[in-house]
Amino acid sequence: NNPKEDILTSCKATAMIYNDAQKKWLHCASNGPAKIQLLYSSETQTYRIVGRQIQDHEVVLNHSISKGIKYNQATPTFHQWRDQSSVYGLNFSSKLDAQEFGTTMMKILENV
Ligand SMILES: CC(=O)N[C@@H](Cc1ccccc1Cl)C(=O)N1CCC[C@]12C=C[C@@H]1CC[C@@H](C(=O)N[C@@H]3C(=O)N4[C@@H](C=C[C@H]3C)CC[C@H]4C(=O)O)N1C2=O
Repeated sequence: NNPKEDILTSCKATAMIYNDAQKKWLHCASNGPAKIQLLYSSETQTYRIVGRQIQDHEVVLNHSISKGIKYNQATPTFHQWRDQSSVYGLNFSSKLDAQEFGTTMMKILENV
């Protein structure tokens, strides 16, 4: 963990990635939910999303949040976004987590 990164929000969700060829969602990892964090680096003035499996700390999501990201709050507990190459989804454990995450993500997308 880069010490200069601020944790903007942290929640529990299952990270998913859409397989366009098979037209289906795949879990980024096999075992359960991950801790998903939105981080801000004051050093580089960039934001990123990081997801680590709660069970074994495996990193399942780790990418910068750039201007081009399109974010969609598809349901009260499932949000998805696409960048140039992939489509990701988060199945949140609670509507509150989803709301908090979505609000933070929308604020970030106004600033990148
Ligand atoms: C213009 C654009 O990019 N549109 C994208 C969406 C988008 C819009 C705007 C900005 C960014 C993005 Cl990303 C699009 O439509 N996409 C992105 C890839 C997939 C999809 C295309 C088709 C399928 C049809 C069904 C639907 C879907 O996946 N719904 C979910 C669902 O079936 N599941 C997930 C949960 C709940 C549901 C909500 C959990 C697991 C599975 C399940 O419930 O078992 N789809 C999509 O969302």
